[in-house]
Amino acid sequence: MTATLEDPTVQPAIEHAVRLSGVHKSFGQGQRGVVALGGVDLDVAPGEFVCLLGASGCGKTTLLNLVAGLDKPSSGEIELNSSRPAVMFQEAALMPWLTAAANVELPLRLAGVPRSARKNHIGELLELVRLEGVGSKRPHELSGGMRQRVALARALASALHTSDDSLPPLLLMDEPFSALDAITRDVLQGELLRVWRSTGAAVVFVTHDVREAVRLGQRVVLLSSRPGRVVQEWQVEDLDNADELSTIDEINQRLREVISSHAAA
Ligand SMILES: Nc1ncnc2c1ncn2[C@@H]1O[C@H](COP(=O)(O)OP(=O)(O)OP(=O)(O)O)[C@@H](O)[C@H]1O
Repeated sequence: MTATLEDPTVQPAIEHAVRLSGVHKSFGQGQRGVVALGGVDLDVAPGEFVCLLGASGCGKTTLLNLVAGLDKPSSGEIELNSSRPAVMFQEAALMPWLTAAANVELPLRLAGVPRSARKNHIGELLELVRLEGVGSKRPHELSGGMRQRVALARALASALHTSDDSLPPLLLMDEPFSALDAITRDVLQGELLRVWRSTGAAVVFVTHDVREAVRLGQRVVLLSSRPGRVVQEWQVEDLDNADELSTIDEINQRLREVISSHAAA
């Protein structure tokens, strides 16, 4: 029998992991109020890697917080078709009294995942971020790069193993490598791409760094200066070297224009 659109057992394909439509966000009111986001429209497909670029203060973190459900938009819609979004920040924000393994385990515990499944997931995740053998160490015994690997494993635990498996995982990353030295950052960017390919998670990655955005993303989205809204997008997957360099130049130029238009306003 051929399934038809009317057949209630046929699940429609999920077109977006997250969709923002006309999202505004203001903080406070009157003269001292701040309009952080001024009507953001953005779709992220399941498994897509999107980098968000914009001037300092244009509302990138605000946007991630709204998608994460940590705050509510003043108006507009945010539609999620994903597992509960997992967030990774600039600082690893690990619990200092817990071992690396226990930090990764935390979201699983909170979600009520049974002990035996937790053990399996922790082993797999520590291996995925290449931290086998350091599960028993506490954060202060680890380097900055290792701490961010633990934070990545913890975010993956949350994205992959704490909710309905049929929904696509979504990872929100707020400048996760910006506090690291250049060599560690370069290694972790490569690791993140490997992890992204092997997990199929959709990623929204905030950065100030155009090179990082073009290296990591399939799509780069530029926000205007405050109030933030999408001004331009670039498909940046599979560029050859020459195209990658010219795209980086073009985005840098556009970013400078966005910043100077704000300064002149
Ligand atoms: N809780 C809050 N209360 C009041 N104002 C806020 C709050 N959160 C953010 N803002 C303001 O909203 C604007 C956007 O802030 P946000 O942190 O989202 O920008 P950003 O693009 O992430 O900046 P950066 O790149 O410097 O991290 C800023 O002017 C900020 O001061």
